[in-house]
Amino acid sequence: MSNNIARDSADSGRTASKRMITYDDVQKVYGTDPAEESVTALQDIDLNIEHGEFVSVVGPSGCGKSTLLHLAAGILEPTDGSIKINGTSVQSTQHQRKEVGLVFQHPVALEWRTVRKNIMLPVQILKENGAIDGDMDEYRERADELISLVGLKGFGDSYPNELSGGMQQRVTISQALIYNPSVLLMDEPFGSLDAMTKDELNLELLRIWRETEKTILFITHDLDEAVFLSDRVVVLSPRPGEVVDEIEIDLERPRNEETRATERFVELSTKLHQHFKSLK
Ligand SMILES: Nc1ncnc2c1ncn2[C@@H]1O[C@H](COP(=O)(O)OP(=O)(O)OP(=O)(O)O)[C@@H](O)[C@H]1O
Repeated sequence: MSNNIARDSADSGRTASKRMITYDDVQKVYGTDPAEESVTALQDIDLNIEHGEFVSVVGPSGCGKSTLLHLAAGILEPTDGSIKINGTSVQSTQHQRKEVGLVFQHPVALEWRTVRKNIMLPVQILKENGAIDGDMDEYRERADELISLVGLKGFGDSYPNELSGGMQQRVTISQALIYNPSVLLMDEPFGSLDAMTKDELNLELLRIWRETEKTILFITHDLDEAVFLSDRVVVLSPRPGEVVDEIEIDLERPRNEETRATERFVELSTKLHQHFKSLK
């Protein structure tokens, strides 16, 4: 690829091992006001995610997975400890919001804007907040590259209601990539899709990850999805969430439809399912 996306990837180089996301002794308590009942969502979280790594987080419902992700996004503040992205504390004024792209379960496309204009939306918001400067034409060009990258060629002028759920989620992924963040934080991005669309988008996400060399922190309830996608699966305990296991996923890459049928996939998936059962 001779476009900006490929150039950005070539510059970043996955081989150089570098900490991209660091949780250092993090605790998160909701309701710290003495008048409220407090909930300790997370405690003693020490976790390092390397540059270019794909890490999934799984754990029982309510164990603090989304909280973990929202802390890295800077949407929530830790009660204790610190979270760094690329060496800079997420709470500090030096932290650049554009380092991080967010993808949630439900598409966030505005129905009155075309696909292209929806992809440009985060740039417009960050520009108005003064968080980015520079040439909007560069981003328009990038929006067109992303439309191709995520498989939406020919749909740039379509409106969200003309797209399937899976296609809308492709728009959301493009929105998250528009300002070329180093990190993608994804909270159950395919959780509301049917099984076939989910499998298809899993493959697409792996291709996009390979081509753009982002660091991905991925939350899911689906243990097989976690095994299929990840370099490493982090298991949280029931609330208060603590890291109780980290499973290296040594399946060959690139992964494809056949990967799920391999002996190693079945072994890893069984191990994770058994581990999960023992948590309850
Ligand atoms: N704003 C809040 N105020 C009080 N408690 C909260 C708040 N947000 C989350 N919690 C509680 O913190 C705990 C962790 O929530 P979180 O959403 O991070 O878990 P989760 O693992 O993502 O859940 P799920 O798997 O059901 O999506 C839960 O018990 C939840 O009820």
